[in-house]
Amino acid sequence: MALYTKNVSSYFTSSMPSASSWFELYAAFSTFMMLLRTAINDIVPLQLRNFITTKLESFFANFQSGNQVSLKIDRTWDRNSGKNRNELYHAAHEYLPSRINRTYKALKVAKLEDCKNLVHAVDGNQQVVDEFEGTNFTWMLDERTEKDSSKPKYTFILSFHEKHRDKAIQRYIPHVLRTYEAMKAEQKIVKIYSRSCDYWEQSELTHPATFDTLALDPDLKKAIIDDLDRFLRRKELYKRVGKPWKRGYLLYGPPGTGKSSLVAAIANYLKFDVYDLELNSVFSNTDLMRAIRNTSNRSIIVIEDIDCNREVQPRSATTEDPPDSECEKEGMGKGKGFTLSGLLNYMDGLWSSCGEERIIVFTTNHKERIDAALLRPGRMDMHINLSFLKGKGFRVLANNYLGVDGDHPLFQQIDQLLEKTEVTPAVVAEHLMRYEDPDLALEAIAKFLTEMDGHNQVDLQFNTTTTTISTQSSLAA
Ligand SMILES: Nc1ncnc2c1ncn2[C@@H]1O[C@H](COP(=O)(O)OP(=O)(O)OP(=O)(O)O)[C@@H](O)[C@H]1O
Repeated sequence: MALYTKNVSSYFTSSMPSASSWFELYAAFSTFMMLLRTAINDIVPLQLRNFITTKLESFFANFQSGNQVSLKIDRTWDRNSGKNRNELYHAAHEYLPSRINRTYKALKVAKLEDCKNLVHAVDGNQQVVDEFEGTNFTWMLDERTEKDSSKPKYTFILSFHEKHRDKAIQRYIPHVLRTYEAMKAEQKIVKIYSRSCDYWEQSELTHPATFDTLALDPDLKKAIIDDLDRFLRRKELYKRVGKPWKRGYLLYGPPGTGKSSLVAAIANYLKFDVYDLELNSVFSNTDLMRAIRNTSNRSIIVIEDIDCNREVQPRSATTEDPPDSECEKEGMGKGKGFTLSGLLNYMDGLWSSCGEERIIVFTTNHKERIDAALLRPGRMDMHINLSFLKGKGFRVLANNYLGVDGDHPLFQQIDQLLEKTEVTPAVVAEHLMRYEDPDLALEAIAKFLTEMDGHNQVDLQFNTTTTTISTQSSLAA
């Protein structure tokens, strides 16, 4: 302090303070502030310091509120064609809990049956302050229920000083979106969405299929993986040639040959979410557009059993057919319906209107019944035939179910029998499940195939106790 007093007095007594006097004054002041800060940290408890800081911040914020700018980020975005998923809302929802700082007071936490990890979300009406490049961005989740609806409406309000408008739009919001994408990739939790009314309801994709566990011809497997890798690598090329960055696969083959398992394997390989679109839940072309537009990037849209969805009848409510679902009650069933060929003709429009990094998959047990418009060159990029089990695929099942990794004396006989019979991987897998001993299991398979060969017929229901494999829930399994 003596030094400080001396310097201050010398400053006032001399008419022209020298540069060294200024420097000494600055050094003395810095030392004093450091000592003061250390003393405060030692004496004042952390909670009290945080409390004072928060109060000071909100006190000054009150003075500045006239200069505050607010952005409203609704869960959906209204377009002429209906409500579209707002990716920024979902990004904020995931990003904010990871940015808890001292002004954050409450967090909603839950453990859901179908999720491995805890899920958390920002609690309504709590402020979350996120510091980015030295600027505070304040978030608030607003929850309100409108008069004519029973469901609450959620909106994020993002506020900041008006002088940071450019920074918010050009750097901060892109940073939130980028972080969200990186978090999704890092968490590696693949989600499956199914449609409920006009919302997609999510749960975790627990289907364990991977390319390693799929009983497929190795060349076909490699061709699919190469195609997926090429697709991911080619973002710039798609842009350059003016094509939407999307890929379409048609999976066809008898029931139980692994179409749903292949979709799950692709999702687990790419870490893409799956949107399981049942056309029976779609009411009109507009509704279909809305459903597809509300899917996120890096996703797979699956339309299963496309041949069974030949025609979706108009769903206008009649007295014989009163609206029974929430959707119909809300007036969504008043569309004119659509035909499959209408859907297919619509495909090109869908491609170009639903964002990027999408894969669309149609599955069918009867390729021959599919509208020629879907099979037309250029519509689906790859037609993948999933067929009956052969020797190489059987090796994968033997490894999956019995742990037989190398060779086995019965393999040669089984290979020959598989060449002559038409049996699906699902049937063989079901058979293998019944045994623990690999030798007994392989003997039983050889016997079963010999009998099939003797009857020279496809016998998918070879045993009445065989579990029926549900195609409805096959993806979510
Ligand atoms: N190629 C395969 N590789 C490994 N397992 C398979 C394969 N195909 C079928 N399975 C087994 O059979 C079950 C049913 O297969 P999956 O549902 O994938 O067949 P699908 O072709 O989609 O049938 P559907 O046409 O009836 O929907 C799977 O859960 C899996 O256990």
